Amino acid sequence: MAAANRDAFWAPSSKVNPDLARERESATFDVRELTHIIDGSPDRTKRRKELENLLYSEPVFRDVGRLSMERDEIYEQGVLKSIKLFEWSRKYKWDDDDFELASRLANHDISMSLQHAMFIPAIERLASDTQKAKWLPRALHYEMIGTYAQTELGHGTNLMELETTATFDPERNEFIMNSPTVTSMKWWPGALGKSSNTAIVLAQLIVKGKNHGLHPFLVPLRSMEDHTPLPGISVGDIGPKMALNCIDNGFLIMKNVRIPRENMFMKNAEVTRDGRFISRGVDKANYATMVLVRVKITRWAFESLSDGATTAVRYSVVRRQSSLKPGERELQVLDYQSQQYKVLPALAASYAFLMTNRSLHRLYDSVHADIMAGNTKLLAELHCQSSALKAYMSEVVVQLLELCRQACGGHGYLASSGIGLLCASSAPLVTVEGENSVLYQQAARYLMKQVAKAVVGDPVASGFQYLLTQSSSDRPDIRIQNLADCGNLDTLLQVYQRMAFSVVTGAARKLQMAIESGVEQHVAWNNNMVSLIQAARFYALHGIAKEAGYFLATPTLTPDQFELVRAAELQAMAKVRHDAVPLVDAFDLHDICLHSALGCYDGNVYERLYALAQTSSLNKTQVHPAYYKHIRGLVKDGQKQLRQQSKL
Ligand SMILES: CCCCCCCCCCCCCC(=O)SCCNC(=O)CCNC(=O)[C@H](O)C(C)(C)COP(=O)(O)OP(=O)(O)OC[C@H]1O[C@@H](n2cnc3c(N)ncnc32)[C@H](O)[C@@H]1OP(=O)(O)O
Ligand SMILES: Cc1cc2nc3c(=O)[nH]c(=O)nc-3n(C[C@H](O)[C@H](O)[C@H](O)COP(=O)(O)OP(=O)(O)OC[C@H]3O[C@@H](n4cnc5c(N)ncnc54)[C@H](O)[C@@H]3O)c2cc1C
Repeated sequence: MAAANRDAFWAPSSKVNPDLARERESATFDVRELTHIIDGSPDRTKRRKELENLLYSEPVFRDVGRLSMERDEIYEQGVLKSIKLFEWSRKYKWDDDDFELASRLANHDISMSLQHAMFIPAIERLASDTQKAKWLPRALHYEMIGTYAQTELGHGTNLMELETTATFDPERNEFIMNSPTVTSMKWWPGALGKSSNTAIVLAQLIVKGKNHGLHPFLVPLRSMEDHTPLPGISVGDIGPKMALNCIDNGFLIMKNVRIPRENMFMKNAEVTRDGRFISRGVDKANYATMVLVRVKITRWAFESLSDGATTAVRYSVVRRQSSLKPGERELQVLDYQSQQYKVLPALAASYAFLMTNRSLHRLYDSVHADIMAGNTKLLAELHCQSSALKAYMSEVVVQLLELCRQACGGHGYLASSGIGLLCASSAPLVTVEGENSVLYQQAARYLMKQVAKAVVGDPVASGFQYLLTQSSSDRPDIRIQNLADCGNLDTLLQVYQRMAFSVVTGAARKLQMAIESGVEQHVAWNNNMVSLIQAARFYALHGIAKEAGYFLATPTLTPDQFELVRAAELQAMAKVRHDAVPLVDAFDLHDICLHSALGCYDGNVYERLYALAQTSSLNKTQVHPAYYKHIRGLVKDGQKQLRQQSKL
């Protein structure tokens, strides 16, 4: 789309859809005040606006063309956006919050997103002080452009079976990096294919023939002069994906690549000059970067879901379709209860996920500070919480975004709705940084340990006190006798704790019985995996309604109480429906960030759909070249055959 049209496209229109305007006039709260809470404070709102002005004054961030771009163009645009952010970050000395916020405003359409998402954090967490002094300036000044290369073609989940090797050569005081098999090539790391010149490579450390397990190594990939791959390095892009195609996820094969001994990350372990292996701190400390990204993913879950909810809610009040009574005006589709049931859970979950991410981030910050000071006592609890919440929130986001897309009817299937791309971009969150089934089991493993402690009356971790309170014989009955009780958060918390207690201890009992019957531990675990994963999953009324089975099959709710919860859920939806537009307006998403013809602030959906249709590459010419090449011949033949038939 030409620059002028593009600017016109994004300019907020003074003409606001009347239905949307009316919804805003009837807000029952101060939207701006809620925006400050969502941003974290009025200052953070102000900061966000400053960054919006900075980014959206740059043509590359305003582009509407991305809907019909070739992959190379998408990648190059993503590189350009990365470099803009890097230059501003260096020039204005952004902190991590500013960089994360700017990436979000750019829709994470950043080819080299791993630089700040993993490469720099890994150096900060896994390098010795000497190595940090050497490598951090080179990473922060973007001489080193990096990735985090752990996953291989043959293994992503099971880190113990990763095959890349780093063999110590005492003669030359070096490590020799190798990809010994086709399945050992690194596969998937972001920005590995074409952008990065350096990688953090996770490899099995071999010293004097002994394997000392998985350790991180800094491996130069490409010349700092002309970006050509260094000797022994074969690297490239793994091909187009469902979305996130600005990122050059790549492959890496190493054949006898030599790196200095000092290139092994040495905060948690080292190999001395004379070939002695020394381990320091907990061996899982090298997994620290993955925990950080799992926490980030809970933030991305909120961002994606609030985008989807904003588009679906605004479109659902603009779209009028069918009438309840013949002859009456067509209804705003959000007035259909079924539409509320599709769209409002995404709105509710957005707010719940925002608060959950904040709480998890506080836990992360405090435990990370402890770990940096050598105290790893809470690492296991952080691992459990980050694993369970990353898995649960990414799973729910994928489900609810698809419902938001469905709620937008045919137009939700257009790229210009933005919501299809949102579904496709969020889809990998259930896989990256630990596939969900695997992470749920990590949480379940920790839960089973807490149950074992609770059973013998030992103290349990802070988040699991319900295992003690709910097990006591004098625990109070669940007080749900009317609709008002269903709005009492303490009561709902008690319902969840009661159900969780039953499901978690039930899973533990099944596991224990299997083991006592003589089944081996790992077989028993696999045979009870679904129960264990369920034990690791669970939000308020909608969560109860959606998971009815677990609340009714355990001594938690009676059928009458469950019916009250269902009625309260529908009543709550009708209430939320009244404020649905102000609640999504409070996310205060700039139209460029939302990138959706259906979700734009002014609600002029039809004009924008039509304007974006003009950008379709098929509309470059009135008659497409395919007519002259193929269709014309078909029509002429048809005419000829009809003439011949008419003579018969
Ligand atoms: C829409 C917005 C889009 C935004 C952009 C999108 C970009 C997308 C890209 C984003 C970038 C994507 C980038 C990427 O994708 S990077 C690649 C991510 N890969 C993974 O996450 C691999 C997943 N696998 C594992 O983590 C391990 O293999 C597991 C955990 C499965 C097993 O582990 P392991 O094989 O060792 O065996 P074990 O289970 O006996 O565990 C042994 C003990 O260790 C403890 N333990 C385990 N792990 C941790 C831990 N982390 N911190 C602390 N402790 C931990 C554990 O509790 C146990 O403790 P205990 O019970 O013995 O006491
Ligand atoms: C968009 C994207 C970006 C990525 N970026 C990076 C990156 O920057 N760096 C990097 O190192 N990696 C990256 N990855 C790789 C990602 O971390 C892996 O895909 C992920 O860890 C899962 O591993 P896998 O794909 O090998 O699946 P596998 O581990 O082979 O699992 C396949 C399926 O088997 C089942 N399964 C496997 N193990 C178990 C189990 N123990 N219990 C029950 N079920 C199980 C699950 O259903 C799982 O989905 C990225 C992936 C994607 C999609």
